[in-house]
Amino acid sequence: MSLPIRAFIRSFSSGSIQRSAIKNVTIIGGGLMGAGIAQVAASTGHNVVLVDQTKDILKKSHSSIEKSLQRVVKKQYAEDPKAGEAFMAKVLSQLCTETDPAAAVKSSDLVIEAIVENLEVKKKLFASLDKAAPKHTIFASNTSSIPIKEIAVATKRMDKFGGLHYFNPVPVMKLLEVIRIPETSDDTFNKLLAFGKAMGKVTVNCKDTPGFIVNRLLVPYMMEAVRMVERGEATPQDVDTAMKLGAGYPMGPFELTDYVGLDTCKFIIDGWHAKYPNNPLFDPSPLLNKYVAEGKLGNKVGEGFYKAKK
Ligand SMILES: CCCCCCC[C@H](O)CC(=O)SCCNC(=O)CCNC(=O)[C@H](O)C(C)(C)COP(=O)([O-])OP(=O)([O-])OC[C@H]1O[C@@H](n2cnc3c(N)ncnc32)[C@H](O)[C@@H]1OP(=O)([O-])[O-]
Ligand SMILES: NC(=O)c1ccc[n+]([C@@H]2O[C@H](COP(=O)([O-])OP(=O)(O)OC[C@H]3O[C@@H](n4cnc5c(N)ncnc54)[C@H](O)[C@@H]3O)[C@@H](O)[C@H]2O)c1
Repeated sequence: MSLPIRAFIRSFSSGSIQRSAIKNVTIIGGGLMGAGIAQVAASTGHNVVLVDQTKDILKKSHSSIEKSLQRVVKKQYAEDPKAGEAFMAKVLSQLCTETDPAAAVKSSDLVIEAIVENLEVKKKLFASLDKAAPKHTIFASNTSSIPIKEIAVATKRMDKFGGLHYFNPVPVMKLLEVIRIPETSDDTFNKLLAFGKAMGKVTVNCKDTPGFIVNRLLVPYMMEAVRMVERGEATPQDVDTAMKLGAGYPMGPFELTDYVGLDTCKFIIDGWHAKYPNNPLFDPSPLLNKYVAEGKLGNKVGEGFYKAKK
């Protein structure tokens, strides 16, 4: 059972959160999601190696982790800043970075992949990790929309393969979807569930169906919001206001698209359209394509449907 973040960190500091068999975790991809996953895994006592393509990218990942940790620590240790500093130092000491994926998985119990939403790129990565990682290492993908089995076939360890689908921002969102394919062994699935709980998340069991649970509902909703604007029926601002004040969502669909990344949204919808060309829910959007072509990828680059707040 997950806890509000303050209680959760307190219980971690006092050792009351159950630990899983997984201790050493490698996270591949240090973008929005990988950095968040690395932060929470290290905050919950795991040894974390975070991998990305260049040292410069990893510098940015590290700095975003530090900023996010500062937010957490500022609240949690408001009355004891020294203890906050010690917590932060401990978390950062459990986190290191690496540009060579093969070296990073040498003593890994679990690899979580959070790279670009592209099947061929993910398969290529896992095929090479399969050769480099020890036999016992479990592999998981954080894909938003690609069937886990289509990625897992790149390896010879399908029994040790599953999905761990986190939500953005990882330090705040409590849910973790844990996905099994028919080949996933009970032992692997149980270890993934236990790891998710050890990270303080509420887990739900998912089958390997398109979008699992959340995105099967969220993607059509977000795309219909974009189509509503394309049809000239409302502005992004009015749609966002309507969904926040009328449906109680914390962000409107355009704010959320900016938050997720327009490139990631495009990868998802293009992939589903190619697979299900007759389903109008998955039709690509000229407006989304235009923004992506203009490099307006959302908050991560400072502009998407909106200009990002500084
Ligand atoms: C078209 C296809 C699209 C499909 C997309 C699929 C994508 C994917 O597969 C699935 C997803 O992730 S879907 C996406 C799922 N995600 C959603 O749906 C997100 C929806 N949005 C939200 O839930 C809220 O707007 C936020 C929580 C993001 C910000 O909350 P807010 O009230 O607007 O603003 P606030 O006051 O600033 O922050 C509130 C509290 O959170 C704390 N904090 C925030 N960021 C932090 C960080 N990085 N680190 C640490 N802490 C962080 C902050 O300190 C504060 O704590 P306090 O104790 O209150 O002082
Ligand atoms: N953005 C979201 O809200 C969200 C939520 C849940 C799941 N996801 C999924 O998580 C994954 C990552 O999404 P993101 O938003 O963090 O993307 P991102 O663009 O922020 O980060 C991806 C990172 O992967 C790195 N990368 C790409 N290829 C690599 C390789 N071969 N080896 C090592 N690193 C590589 C890139 O340099 C980049 O830093 C995607 O599969 C996405 O669908 C995204």
